Amino acid sequence: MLTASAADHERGGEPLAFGPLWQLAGLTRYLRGERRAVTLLALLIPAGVALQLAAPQLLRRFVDSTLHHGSSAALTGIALWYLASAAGQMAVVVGGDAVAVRLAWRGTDRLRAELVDRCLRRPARFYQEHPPGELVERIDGDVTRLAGVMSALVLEVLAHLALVLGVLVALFLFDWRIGLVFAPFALATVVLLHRLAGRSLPLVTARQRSAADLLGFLEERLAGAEELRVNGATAHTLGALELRLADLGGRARAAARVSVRWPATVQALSALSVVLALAVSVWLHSAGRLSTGTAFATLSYALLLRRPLLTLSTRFHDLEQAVVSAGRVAELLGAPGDPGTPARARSAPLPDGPLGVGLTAVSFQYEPGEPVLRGVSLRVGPGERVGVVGRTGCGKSTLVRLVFGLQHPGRGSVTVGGREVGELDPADLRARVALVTQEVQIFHASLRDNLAFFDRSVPDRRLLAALEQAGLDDWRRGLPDGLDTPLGTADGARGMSGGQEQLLALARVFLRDPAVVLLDEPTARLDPHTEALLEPALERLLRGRTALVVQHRPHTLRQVDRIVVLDAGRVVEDGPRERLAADPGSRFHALLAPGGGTR
Ligand SMILES: Nc1ncnc2c1ncn2[C@@H]1O[C@H](COP(=O)(O)OP(=O)(O)OP(=O)(O)O)[C@@H](O)[C@H]1O
Repeated sequence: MLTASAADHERGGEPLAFGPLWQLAGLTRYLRGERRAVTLLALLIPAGVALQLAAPQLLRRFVDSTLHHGSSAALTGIALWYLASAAGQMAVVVGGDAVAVRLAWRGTDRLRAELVDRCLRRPARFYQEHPPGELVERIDGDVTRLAGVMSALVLEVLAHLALVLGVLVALFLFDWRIGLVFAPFALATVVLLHRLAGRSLPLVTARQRSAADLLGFLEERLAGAEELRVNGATAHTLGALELRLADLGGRARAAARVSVRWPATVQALSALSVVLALAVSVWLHSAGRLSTGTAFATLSYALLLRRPLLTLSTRFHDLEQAVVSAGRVAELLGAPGDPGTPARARSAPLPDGPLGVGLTAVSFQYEPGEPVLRGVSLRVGPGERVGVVGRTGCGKSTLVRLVFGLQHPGRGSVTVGGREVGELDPADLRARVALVTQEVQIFHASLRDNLAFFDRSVPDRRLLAALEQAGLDDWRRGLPDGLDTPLGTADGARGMSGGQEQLLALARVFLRDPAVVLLDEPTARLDPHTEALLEPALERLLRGRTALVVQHRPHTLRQVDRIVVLDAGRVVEDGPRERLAADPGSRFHALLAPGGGTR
């Protein structure tokens, strides 16, 4: 399992432990189920390494046979073996690449699916902290970078490690002194490159964070383009964009300054290895301890040692980005899940029929922040309709979110049908409790899918009945393809007015036929005329159901029997709507006065 390690990446200057590389290696768990391809790779990698190691041995025998006047048949035989080993290497490289790329894409597709699945289970707070643009960059950008190196990881890194070990063994077998010179050299190389990676990774992390921040910013501002333009905030947006671009540019330059040292270091190290091989071979050869063929082979192995280093240096930029991406992906996988699915034991399912709602001494605060609800107690009987009013920021929406299980109380208990909300199966809760807010998400999909949330088993009869109950029957009859008409904002899709969108949200609730309805200012963005059009549908929706209705404009709360007034997170008034409205001394009466709801 990957673990979050962004903090590791942020550690400035000091060389990194192998943590990020392990995270990258941890991604191989997404290759489960690819046994045949993995086995094929497991055979191809050692085969390729063996063929590479064989070539200098053949060279050695060829040179020594030539110098010792070997038969031309023997020389031809060695030459043919050499050609065969070269052809074999080519076949292994091409075949191995094809298998590794396929594996990498299959693995990263699984990773993408898991990331999307995890994101869909996150609480609302997660989406406030991570705008869609940033999530898209992580789910697509980071994972694509990982796919780019996963093949390198599987094929190149493993093959190169085996090659380096094989070369060291072969050199030791030639002469222990050659082996003794190269072993510390190989070790020093690994340590040096590791230190270099340790310096550059925090800088690359910072650059990628800045890039994701820029994407998030662009996504938010482009989504709100209309509002920015109408309210004259375009210039400010451009200014903020300039600051972000400057930040990204600075971080990219800092990362590039360190990254550029890598290829230079590798070139210097590989040149040094060739010089070392030459020096040791000449010395041993002149002392009569090494045949000319073995000296050639030693040089050949030294040149072979350059290959992993040079490949790593050309792939370093990708590898560097991939290590950082692996950290960011791990962060996303490790983010806390939906608090609606705690590990506590689940209670029995909700009983059939009408359900009551209860809050007992509930206190709640967002992190970080002041307490929003302070010791709120409230009983809503089955079938009772309660309006929740109070000034801006007094905690009305928070109360409703607690009943819907989107937040969990710091203290006290919230129950639906007598069961603790936090202990209910979220699917059970969602089936019996519906929340309608002013935000209605219309998907680029058919009316049918928008209504039933892609559940194709719902019969048309029920869909049509829900549309009729919501008052959308006439609108639906006017659609060119009825329930199959595409909705949304894309080309060819049917656009909807704000009022129609809200009615569609109500139709979704009619379809589910819940016992409890939570309305959080569903009409707040509508003009009074459109709001009036919605009223009959709202009235039908609340009939016979338990309801909590949050309303900023208390005079529109005609459907409720009882009013609860909140002030600074406390219940300060609770009574029948008619009585409170008629009582000039009541808080509700004061809120009904012109401007009272917004003071
Ligand atoms: N996700 C959040 N993170 C931190 N603080 C929050 C969050 N949501 C709301 N708050 C704060 O909690 C307090 C209560 O917010 P809430 O939305 O419940 O009030 P409200 O009575 O519904 O307000 P309004 O009538 O304006 O919709 C406010 O001070 C708000 O700033």
